[in-house]
Amino acid sequence: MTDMVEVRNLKKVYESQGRRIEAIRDITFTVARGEFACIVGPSGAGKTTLLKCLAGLLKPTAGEVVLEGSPVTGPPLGMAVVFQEYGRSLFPWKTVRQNIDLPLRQKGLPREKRDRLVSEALTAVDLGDAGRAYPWQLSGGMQQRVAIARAVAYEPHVLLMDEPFAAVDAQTRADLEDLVRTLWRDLGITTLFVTHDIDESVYLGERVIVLSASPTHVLDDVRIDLPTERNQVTTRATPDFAELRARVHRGIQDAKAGRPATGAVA
Ligand SMILES: Nc1ncnc2c1ncn2[C@@H]1O[C@H](COP(=O)(O)OP(=O)(O)OP(=O)(O)O)[C@@H](O)[C@H]1O
Repeated sequence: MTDMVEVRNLKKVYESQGRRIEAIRDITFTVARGEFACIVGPSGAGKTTLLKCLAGLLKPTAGEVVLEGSPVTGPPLGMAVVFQEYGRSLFPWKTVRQNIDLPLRQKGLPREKRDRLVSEALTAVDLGDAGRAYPWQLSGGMQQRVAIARAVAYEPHVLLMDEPFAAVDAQTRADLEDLVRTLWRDLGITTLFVTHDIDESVYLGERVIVLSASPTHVLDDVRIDLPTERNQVTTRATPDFAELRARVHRGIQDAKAGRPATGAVA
């Protein structure tokens, strides 16, 4: 597998009004093409900061992000991002179809292709009938599915998700988790998923990267060797799942306590 995303010695220091906050000290990892990696860490660990650097929305203080061999210096064309605040990420005065269509127009795609991509994406997230609705007429979970459809229609090479299900109820969240895994499996999009939820990271990922508390570095990198087909009830009940969950949990505890990772030790 070739590397899709490379994060090399990334450092981010915020400086404002004479205050200096070292959010990220030194992060290095690579994500292979087609991989599904989750990023977890305690609150304030710099997960959002890392994601903004990946998305080209924030300039690192040192180090770099390389996407498909090219350094990221601004929002890259091959990347789509889904944020937690779906309410704010959709335009209320545009219909669902128009919301999904907008980035495709900006990409300069011809009308016919755009229509096809929008329809396919709506079907993929099971919102085939909601194209003419306005976002505010939909439930929170449906709005987040629109945001996912918009990202998928864009045909990104890399999909970044920043705690996308934090604001939806538990049942909707489980459905959306399965939707994201299905889309990843069917479309092969390299996916980076930021969450503070340990169970979610193990259930979703093929790999979980555990970040330390700020100033941040990578504390543990856990391969999730669960079967590709996952089930909300049976997968979560397996001993393998429990073991992986415990390891990531220990990593987070280490992060909070400022210890080096003891994760591999039973
Ligand atoms: N614009 C900013 N200016 C100054 N400091 C900032 C800024 N954004 C974030 N920080 C600081 O950087 C550190 C990391 O913040 P960040 O939001 O990236 O963490 P996080 O892991 O996403 O947190 P959470 O899980 O609570 O959302 C925190 O100490 C935060 O206060």
